[in-house]
Amino acid sequence: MTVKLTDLEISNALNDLPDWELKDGKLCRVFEFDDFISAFAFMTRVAIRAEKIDHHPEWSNVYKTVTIALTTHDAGGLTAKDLALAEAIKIEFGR
Ligand SMILES: C[C@H](O)[C@H](O)[C@H]1CNC2=NC(N)=NC(=O)C2=N1
Repeated sequence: MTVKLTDLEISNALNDLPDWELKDGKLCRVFEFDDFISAFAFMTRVAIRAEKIDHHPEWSNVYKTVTIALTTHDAGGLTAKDLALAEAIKIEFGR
C-alpha cells in the first residue's frame, strides 16, 4: 500500500524538482519541444519508464507541448511513486 507524503515531505521534495509546481495537489510541469516528433519521442520514453515502475502520468500533448500532472490515484494524493516518476521524467527530458 502506498502512503501519502506529508506536506513537509512534499516541500522538501520540491527543492529537488525546481521546474515542477504543485497544482491542486498534483506535481505539474509543462515541457516544450522543437517539434511534434520530439514531443512524442519523449512521451514514448516516459511511457516505457512508467510501465517499469508501474506508475503512470496524467498528461496531454498539443503539437510540441507536453503537459504532465503526477498524482497517485490509489492513495488520493502524492506518494513516493510520484517523486520516482518525476525523477525518471527529468532524466528523459535532460533536466
Ligand atoms: C494495479 C496498479 O498497480 C495500479 O492501478 C497503479 C497503476 N498506475 C498508477 N498510476 C498512478 N498515477 N496512480 C495509481 O494509483 C496507479 N496505480
